[in-house]
Amino acid sequence: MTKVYHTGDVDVRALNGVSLKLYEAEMAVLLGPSGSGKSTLLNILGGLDQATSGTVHFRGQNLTAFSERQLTRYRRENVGFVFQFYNLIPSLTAWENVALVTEVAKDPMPPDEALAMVDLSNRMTHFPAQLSGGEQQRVAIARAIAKRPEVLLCDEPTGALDSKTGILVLEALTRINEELGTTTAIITHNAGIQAIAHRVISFIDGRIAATHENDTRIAPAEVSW
Ligand SMILES: Nc1ncnc2c1ncn2[C@@H]1O[C@H](COP(=O)(O)OP(=O)(O)OP(=O)(O)O)[C@@H](O)[C@H]1O
Repeated sequence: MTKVYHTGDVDVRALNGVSLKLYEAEMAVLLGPSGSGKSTLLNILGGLDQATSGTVHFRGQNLTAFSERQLTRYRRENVGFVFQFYNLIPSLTAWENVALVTEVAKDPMPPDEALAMVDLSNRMTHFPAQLSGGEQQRVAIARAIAKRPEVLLCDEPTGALDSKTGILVLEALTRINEELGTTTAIITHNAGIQAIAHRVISFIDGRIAATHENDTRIAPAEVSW
């Protein structure tokens, strides 16, 4: 796959011949310097952006041939997104932020269950301003998984967090991956996080420079920040 952004007279080749398979129920960490194309790839995998050339398949379906309507359905039913900033609605409680999504999903988990998975059963009636950064991110994760997506795409989910709260977020992601079998891709700048993954995919200049399978993984609590 390639992705070229045209801005003014300048062409930026954000992805330059990337070929990658993500396997069902795997946890993959995408590492690489700033500007190496990680977010671009994640956005294309999630149906938020389109490749310039090449194809993307999800369980045998060619996403690249999808109409806008089919893409919207794919995003809504199959993909959960988690970003560096939590994008919660400030006037809604944690429970309500999750419920907003479960109202439009086909077979959602009850918001209570999604919040319990991220260990926030005791914060359901709090508003975002009454939650720490790590807690807000866990609400965002509960919101992303409440529709039971097959794929969870996380772009710098711990980027704005200190090590202690970041570890709680990684614990939530690991638990979801193990208990729900959700295929999970995590972009990070923090090389320490790669040891929690099944597989590490390293990017340089819009290309995959290396992939590495971890024979042994460490628990999030052991990640050195
Ligand atoms: N919408 C856009 N329009 C123009 N250029 C873009 C756009 N999005 C990304 N780029 C460029 O594409 C390249 C890859 O960006 P991308 O965000 O995918 O990298 P990244 O590895 O995720 O970086 P970071 O870790 O800093 O988020 C960069 O040079 C960036 O400036």
